[in-house]
Order: sequence, then structure tokens, then C-alpha cells
Amino acid sequence: MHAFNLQPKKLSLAERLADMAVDALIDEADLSPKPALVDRRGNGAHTDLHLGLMHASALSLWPAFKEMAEAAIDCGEIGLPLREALGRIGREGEAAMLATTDGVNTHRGAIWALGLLVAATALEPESNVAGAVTLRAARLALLNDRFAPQPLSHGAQVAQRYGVRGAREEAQLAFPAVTGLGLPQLIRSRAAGAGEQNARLDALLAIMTRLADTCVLYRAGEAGLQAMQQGAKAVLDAGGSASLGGRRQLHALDQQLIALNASPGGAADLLAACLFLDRIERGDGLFPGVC
Ligand SMILES: CC(C)(COP(=O)(O)OP(=O)(O)OC[C@H]1O[C@@H](n2cnc3c(N)ncnc32)[C@H](O[C@H]2O[C@H](COP(=O)(O)OP(=O)(O)OP(=O)(O)O)[C@@H](O)[C@H]2O)[C@@H]1O)[C@@H](O)C(=O)NCCC(=O)NCCS
Ligand SMILES: Nc1ncnc2[nH]cnc12
Repeated sequence: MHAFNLQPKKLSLAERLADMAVDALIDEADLSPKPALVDRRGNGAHTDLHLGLMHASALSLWPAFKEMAEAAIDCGEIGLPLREALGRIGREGEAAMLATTDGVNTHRGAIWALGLLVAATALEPESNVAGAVTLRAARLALLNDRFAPQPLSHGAQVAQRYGVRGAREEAQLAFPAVTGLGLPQLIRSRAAGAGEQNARLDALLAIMTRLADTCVLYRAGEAGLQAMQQGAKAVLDAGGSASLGGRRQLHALDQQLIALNASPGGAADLLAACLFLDRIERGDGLFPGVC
């Protein structure tokens, strides 16, 4: 008879990165109260989404993130073979997501952002400063995937109509909304004594102050985008989500965005990217045994 082996299984780097990407998505979904987004309180501005679906969607993406990390490790360098492998795996990931959600787009932008960041980390795990990881991700995003279909996506439609930069350009520019807004705010709010949930809400709001969220633009036009950016700034100016004044502004922003049907789904994806990079920088989960 064999004794049970109670030693925890050693996870590969690709498995650990996939765990961290899925954790970041679940942490983003659970964070509450987020303006007009799905959270623990409800569905925000959405009729076809709920928290259980966001969790199921996040979990369905684990194999795709693992495969993207493995592709990066196998290729070993930034180049067209890796870019096209990521495109293929990303499209398969989208198909797995849509099969899980019965056709609802829960995490398209997140597959793109986190997929690039997972691959960029796997290429050089020791080079784990956010700025270095996002630069490698940008170099990948700048390569042209010859097999990518060119659908007239919501993002492409509003980019044409309003002349804004969308998810593709955000990655090609090395995620300025994450490294220049979300992460610095996360660190500032923690240093000012905010609890972790409030610090994360503040990071989301900082991203919302300037992002051209194509999800908001598609649903609510320029008026919706202006309401999102100005309302997020008002919360931070009033002291952030941990203060009473900030909390009042946050409640008002939630109501206003729901009334406008303006869901900041792009900002939510970039918050997940921010939480992923925060863990990568701290080494949590990346280098087992080191905190
Ligand atoms: C390059 C792609 C990202 C495609 O980009 P594109 O802009 O052409 O396509 P979209 O389909 O519009 O998806 C972009 C999603 O990115 C999020 N986003 C929006 N603005 C930004 C921004 N400024 N910066 C970063 N990210 C942004 C957003 O995702 C969230 O919103 C989703 C819901 O959006 P939508 O479909 O519009 O849904 P609704 O309004 O709710 O629709 P209705 O209900 O009204 O029908 C939600 O899922 C969030 O994730 C945008 O949606 C890339 O996807 C691509 O090329 N993929 C191909 C495969 C590939 O190469 N993969 C590489 C793997 S590394
Ligand atoms: N929490 C959330 N609510 C709605 N759309 C989203 N897209 C990504 N995260 C989201």
C-alpha cells in the first residue's frame, strides 16, 4: 500500500503566473463598491453580467494564461513567433470565455492586457519591476499578428468616431494608465493608511480619471466619458474612497454612471493588470518561499 503524499505539488512558473493572473481578475471582480461595475453588491450598469459569471469567466482563462507563459518560456525572446502564438492562445481563451459565459464578453480586454503581462513576466521573471515588465509587453503588442482577424469591434468603432486610443494602444504604450496612474495611487493610498480595499478602489479611480475607456464611449459617448473622468477625480480630490467626503462622491458617481449606462470595463481590466503587477513586483507567488 502507498502512503498518501501530503507534500504540496510544486507548481511550474507558468502555473504560478496563471494563478496570479486569475487571482487578479477575481480580486478585481470582488472589490466593492466599484462605480457601475459588477461587484459584491450587484451588477452595476450591466444586465447580462453578475459576480458568479465574472468568477467563472476568470477561472476559465487559467489554461490560456498558463499556455501563454509556456509559449514565452519556449520562445525565449520577443519576436513574431511568440506574438503569433499569444494571438492564437488569446483567441482560444476568448472562445473558452464565451463558452463559459454563454456568449457574454466578460474579460476580452483583460485577456489582452494580462496575457501580454504574463508572457512578458515569463520571459524574464527576475526582471520584475513593473516598468520593465510593461516595456516587454509593449514590444510584444507592437508586433503585427498576421493571423489576427480585423473585426469592427466596439473599440475600433469608437476609436474611429472620437479619435481616441483604445486597449491596443494602451498596451503598445507600455500601459501608462497602470504604471503612471493606478500603481502610484495604490502605493500612495496604502502609505496614507488606507486599508487594502480602499487603496485598490483609489487605484481604479486614478485610472478612471484619464483613461479613454472605449467601453464607456461605446455605451455613453463623450458625456459618459467626461462623467467618468470628472467623477473619479472628485472622489480622489475629496480624500479618496477611505474618507467620508470621498465616499459620498463615490456613491454619486456610481448613480450617475449607472444612469448613463456607462460601465468602465476597460478601467476594471487595467485595475486587474495593476494588481497583477503589484504582486509581480513584490515577488509574492512568483518566487516561492520569498515574500
Ligand atoms: C487588441 C484587442 C484588445 C482588441 O481591441 P479592440 O479595441 O479592437 O476591441 P474591443 O472588442 O472593443 O475590446 C477592447 C476591450 O479592452 C477593454 N478596454 C476598453 N478601453 C480600454 C482602454 N482604453 N485601455 C485598455 N483596455 C480597454 C474593454 O474590455 C472591458 O470591456 C468589455 C466589455 O466591452 P464591450 O464588448 O464593448 O461590451 P459592452 O459594452 O458591455 O457590450 P454590449 O453588452 O453593449 O454588447 C469587458 O469584457 C472588459 O474586458 C474593451 O472591451 C484584443 O482583444 C485582440 O486583438 N484580441 C485578439 C487576440 C489576441 O491577439 N490576443 C493577444 C493575447 S495576449
Ligand atoms: N467588474 C466588472 N464589471 C463589469 N465589466 C467588467 N469588465 C472587467 N471587469 C468588470
